[in-house]
Amino acid sequence: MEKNITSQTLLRLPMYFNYLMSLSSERKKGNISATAIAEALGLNDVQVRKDLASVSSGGRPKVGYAASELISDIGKFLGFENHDRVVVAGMGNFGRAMLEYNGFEAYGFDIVCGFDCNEKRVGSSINGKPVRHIDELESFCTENDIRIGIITVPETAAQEVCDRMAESGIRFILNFAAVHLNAPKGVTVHNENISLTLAMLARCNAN
Ligand SMILES: NC(=O)c1ccc[n+]([C@@H]2O[C@H](COP(=O)([O-])OP(=O)(O)OC[C@H]3O[C@@H](n4cnc5c(N)ncnc54)[C@H](O)[C@@H]3O)[C@@H](O)[C@H]2O)c1
Repeated sequence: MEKNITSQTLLRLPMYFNYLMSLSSERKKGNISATAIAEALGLNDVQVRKDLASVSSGGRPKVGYAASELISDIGKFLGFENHDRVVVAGMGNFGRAMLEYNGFEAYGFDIVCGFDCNEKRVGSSINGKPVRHIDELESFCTENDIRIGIITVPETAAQEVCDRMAESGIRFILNFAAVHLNAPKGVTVHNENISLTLAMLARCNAN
């Protein structure tokens, strides 16, 4: 069923997933048609029907899909059900918000621990998740086989934390500090510079 999937379908699947996840819990218990999804997202319904049929066999004529089953099928296809454990370094305003947010789980990411160097923050817990000293990063990541780290420390500390994450076995880093990071081979860094994104957005020509 999945073998003929095109890259365009692959790009649309997260949109369907996001839309279905945004439905109320009542609607998630019911059925939903490809036409309704197409209308909500402003897409061609033939295309949507084809996309969904390539990842789920649950569609019934005139009934549509059981919404929860469709969420599960798309999530499984996109790998959201293979949970990855994630750590966050920097438990200030931004880092704490990451630990408070429970929405990553639906996408297959569990933030399991925060790290900081400030003794006042170390030993606390946020949303049931512990905050440990940054010196424990390596042992924690090794013991728990952590592959993904998020950097929410000030710019001046970001490179040092990036180095420590790489030494701890982390292979994917999402960096929110507005600074370029040098990572060793085998470690992928994605920079999420919100200010830059806003500046680009504000300078886009609206159409
Ligand atoms: N707050 C936002 O909305 C926002 C938005 C976009 C980007 N950012 C970026 O995210 C980063 C964090 O922002 P913030 O507002 O949470 O800052 P913050 O000052 O509130 O928190 C930073 C935290 O990092 C900790 N820290 C400093 N050096 C460390 C180290 N070597 N190891 C471990 N922890 C260390 C500090 O003790 C502090 O708890 C910054 O680089 C900022 O530019 C923040």
